[in-house]
Amino acid sequence: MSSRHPFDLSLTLVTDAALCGERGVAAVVAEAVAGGATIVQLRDKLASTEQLLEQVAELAGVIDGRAALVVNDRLDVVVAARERGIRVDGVHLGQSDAAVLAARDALGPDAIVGLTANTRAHLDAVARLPRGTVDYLGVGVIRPTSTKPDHPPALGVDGFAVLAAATDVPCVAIGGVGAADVPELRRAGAAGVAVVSAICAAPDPRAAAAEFAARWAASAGIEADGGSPTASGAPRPAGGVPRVLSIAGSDPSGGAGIQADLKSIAAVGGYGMAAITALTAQNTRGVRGVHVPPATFLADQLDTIADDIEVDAVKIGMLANAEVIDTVAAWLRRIRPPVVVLDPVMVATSGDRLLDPDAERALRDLLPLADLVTPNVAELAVLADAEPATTWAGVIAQAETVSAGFGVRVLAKGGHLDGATAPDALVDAAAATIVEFDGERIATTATHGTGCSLSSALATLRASLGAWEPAVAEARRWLRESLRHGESLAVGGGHGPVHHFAGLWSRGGLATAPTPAEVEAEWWAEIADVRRAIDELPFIRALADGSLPRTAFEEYLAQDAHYLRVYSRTLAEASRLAPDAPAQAFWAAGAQRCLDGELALHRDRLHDLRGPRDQRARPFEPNAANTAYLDHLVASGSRGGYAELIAAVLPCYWIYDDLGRRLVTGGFGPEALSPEHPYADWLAMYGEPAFELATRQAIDTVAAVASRATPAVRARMLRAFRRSAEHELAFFAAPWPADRIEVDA
Ligand SMILES: Cc1ncc(COP(=O)(O)OP(=O)(O)O)c(N)n1
Ligand SMILES: Cc1nc(C(=O)O)sc1CCOP(=O)(O)O
Ligand SMILES: [Mg+2]
Repeated sequence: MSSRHPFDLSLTLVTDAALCGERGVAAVVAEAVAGGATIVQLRDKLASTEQLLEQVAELAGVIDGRAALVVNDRLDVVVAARERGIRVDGVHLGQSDAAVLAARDALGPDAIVGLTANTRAHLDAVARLPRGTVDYLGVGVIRPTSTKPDHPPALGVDGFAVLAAATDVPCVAIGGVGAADVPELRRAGAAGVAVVSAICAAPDPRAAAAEFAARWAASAGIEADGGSPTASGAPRPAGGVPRVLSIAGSDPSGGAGIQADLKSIAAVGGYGMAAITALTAQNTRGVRGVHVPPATFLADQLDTIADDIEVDAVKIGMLANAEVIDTVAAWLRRIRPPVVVLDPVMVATSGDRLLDPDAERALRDLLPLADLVTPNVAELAVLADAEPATTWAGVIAQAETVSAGFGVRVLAKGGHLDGATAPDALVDAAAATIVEFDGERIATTATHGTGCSLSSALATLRASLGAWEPAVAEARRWLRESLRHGESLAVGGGHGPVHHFAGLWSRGGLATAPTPAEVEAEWWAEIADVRRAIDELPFIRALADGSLPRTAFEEYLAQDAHYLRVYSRTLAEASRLAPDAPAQAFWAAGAQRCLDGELALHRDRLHDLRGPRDQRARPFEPNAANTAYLDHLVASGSRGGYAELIAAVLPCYWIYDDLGRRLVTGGFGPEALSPEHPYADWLAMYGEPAFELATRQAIDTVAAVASRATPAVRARMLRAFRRSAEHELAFFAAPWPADRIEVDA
């Protein structure tokens, strides 16, 4: 049935006049179709028949054949529209609407007839209909949605998957669906998604539709059963799950080599196999030894696989010597696998050449047998007979040389260049094309095996998607997600592995720890209300514009000096508890800096407080806010250990650094910049690069610990952090008691 209809079910826009608002339904439809909506379903429960006919005519004009047009509920309107010569492609009917058999009869075999189904009984009824009666089923709701107040119970993605698996009619997911759900729904067997509010209520319906379309395209090849049928009869990935062979070395630590290849292949939807070229003794810090079994045994492995299994794609990694390379080349010439990706492992991260000259020569002969080579900057330079490129333009130029010289596509990789971005480019000299892929660099130490993982994912995705460009786009998306979560695995003390299954685990409900960057963003957002309240304090406002009375300023400094002395002790405690030497040294340096700061305060600014206690102009007592803050810091360390303690000390760095920089740079108004400002020299301390650097290190250290912590410990850390931020607010407010503290609990 499905192949009869040239309809693409991937994205249905169901219209809603109220949600489209003043823009009007036609304008929203025009934008959504331009963005990639493939079906428009006119749904208007309030319109009269005549009004519906007018709307159908208008939408048919707007759509102009670029998407299919169907009408919800009203078979009679579709029939009448067709009689008036208006192009309308079909109808969507609910369980209580007109019968689908009548619709098929009235509209003929080429029309679209969609039916709502959200129970097994509905599916059983569909199964009893003559084949071809219904083109697709609208299955929902996925989540509760206010768009259809009388909606059936929510199925969730899992419930959807169960129904979709129980019918061979394509299922379109509807109800509470957003663009972020697309990959999961596609994996659950959806032939498409249908949405109302996500597009009709979007500020930019074209962009909203485009996001759905992009996510749909990017998640091609991840369907649960190797590809849901589509009404367009689009080809499934060749033969379902691709069978992918890695010919590479073994990394017993699991981050690179065949171990990484097998994980990558599985993660992106392939069946992985491995023929081992060499055994290494290595971990995340380096390689200690290599053992190369006889090349004849590699030949045995390859032949044994090929004698039994059809290989859809091959990824080639470490090839230890010329004999091994010649063995692989001979096998490729004989078997001719449809996809060959060669990661030319030739240069170690240290810059050392890994292959002897004979092997390098043999590798050059192997290159033309590959469909794609994926050299890093250093390897590309060797292949191009040039010095390593230092610019992205230089990398592209060398990739063009290699592509032309060896007659092979090159994936030029910018990961080893310096810079904020990490671009890649697919360079094909024969086709005279360069397709660039950009993206921000991901700051992580978990980079072990990145090249192996990318090349094996590429081989797999090229086999399932049938084209290089989407394969590279999807492999990059997957690898970037895996890179972002690598550190959370906490494997080894050197460069750890990427988290090959980060996406799958989180989508499957398995906890994937947040990355340090995510912790940082979440925690900063968590104290946004406290930060706003600090900014609004009259004390801070007056400090910024210079109108703060000197008595209040000195009271604040006196409190600060006391605070710093005890805070220094808590940092020393953090140093004592630190699990490694760098963290121990960092917190110890912080403790020293605080003591220096406290001594400087007494020496340079707290004139009234100098001298023996009984001779001071004003006696000093820590105020309640100060004492409470310090009690919290000490308690965090004794109750929660290192993790909670460092979370509790962090706001003192972070809030001061942020606030100080804004005070110095005029973030609170021009007065803060003026040299006449009475506290200008004191404010200037805040802008010191050393403090900024220390703050950065403190955030990174705490975020890394939180990222690796169990969810319970991470939650306790966040509570300690927030509580300290609240104490900061009270601390700032105290010198001027007129201030009122208002923070949402
Ligand atoms: C694609 C799609 N699926 C389901 C529905 C719901 O149709 P129905 O059950 O007839 O409910 P109403 O839309 O009439 O409220 C749909 N419209 N589209
Ligand atoms: C029209 C409709 N039919 C549903 C069903 O389950 O049959 S849910 C629904 C509304 C979906 O709207 P939104 O995308 O804004 O959640
Ligand atoms: Mg209906």
